[in-house]
Amino acid sequence: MIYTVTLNPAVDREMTVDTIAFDTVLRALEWRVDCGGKGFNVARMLKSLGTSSVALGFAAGKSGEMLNDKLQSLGIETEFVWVDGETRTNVSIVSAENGQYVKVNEPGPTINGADLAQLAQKIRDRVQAGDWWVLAGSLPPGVEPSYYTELITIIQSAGAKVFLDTSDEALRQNCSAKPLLVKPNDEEAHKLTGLPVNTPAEIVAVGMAISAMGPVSVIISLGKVGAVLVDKGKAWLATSPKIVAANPIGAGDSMVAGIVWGLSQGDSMQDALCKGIACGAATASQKGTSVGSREQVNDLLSQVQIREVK
Ligand SMILES: Nc1ncnc2c1ncn2[C@@H]1O[C@H](COP(=O)(O)OP(=O)(O)O)[C@@H](O)[C@H]1O
Ligand SMILES: O=P(O)(O)OC[C@H]1O[C@](O)(COP(=O)(O)O)[C@@H](O)[C@@H]1O
Repeated sequence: MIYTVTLNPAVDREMTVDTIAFDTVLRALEWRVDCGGKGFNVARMLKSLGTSSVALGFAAGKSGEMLNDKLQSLGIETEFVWVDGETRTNVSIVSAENGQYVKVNEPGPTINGADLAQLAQKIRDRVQAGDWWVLAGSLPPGVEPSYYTELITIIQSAGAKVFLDTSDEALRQNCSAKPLLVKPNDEEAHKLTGLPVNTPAEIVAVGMAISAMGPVSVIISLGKVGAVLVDKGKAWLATSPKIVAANPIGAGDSMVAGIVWGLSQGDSMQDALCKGIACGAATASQKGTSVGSREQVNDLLSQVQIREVK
């Protein structure tokens, strides 16, 4: 079974304006509200691929209920710890003129010690050898980076595999817990290592540096360019198919879904990465944080290319 853990889910509200400008009132031409949060996006992409998963995490208030209803209406099993306050809303303002955007993520509700213990127990109750666990997203107030370490230890000690898709301090402190995979984008990888990320050779060097911090495999996603994989001291560059881009938000989460989908079917990391690229590209061609369809993914997969970088 595949599980996703989202400590800080989000409602994603997107407004499209003509042009982004400051010190003036912008009028939305279009607006939409999506079920977001990194792990929940992974669960939605997996569903679109025809694969079941269980979504765990913290949820709060009316927004939390809305996310729960949405996931369940898609046929995704949920198991949340309900906390005080309100699940956050993240706002994106997108320019119709050139696709540039401004995105503001709220911090989310404060989680207390009892909530943390409850979620850890739910994970202990479910985890079994051979399962795949995606731990994804930022930490809400009250949650220290070491909480991810605790969860990774629970899951790995039971013989299950962990994908960690997070950023900043939570990523820095948990590489040493040796998750099977981390997937920063180029900006996150730069923040983590302080190294430049301007050329494929630089990205490979950054991947090697992150690999030395502990994860078994490292994938650095590069938006429309594709991604670099570093695995056991070797590196591969996978190029993304050309699409008409609509909204890149959630592409990384779809990529993670495609990778876990491939690996859970017995793919090599290279083949799984190609599936991840196709899923990321499919989602980037959708408006808002809608995910790509399986048909689209199959079509794009035939255009993904991967080669070893020596
Ligand atoms: N405009 C695009 N064209 C083609 N593929 C894309 C595009 N944007 C994203 N992707 C695909 O989705 C993957 C993840 O996107 P990226 O923006 O790097 O992740 P994140 O959302 O985590 O920042 C990329 O590696 C790429 O394969
Ligand atoms: O947990 P974080 O890092 O604040 O990110 C949450 C946001 O990331 C998203 O999951 C999109 O992530 P990606 O663009 O990295 O795939 C949004 O749905 C959500 O608003």
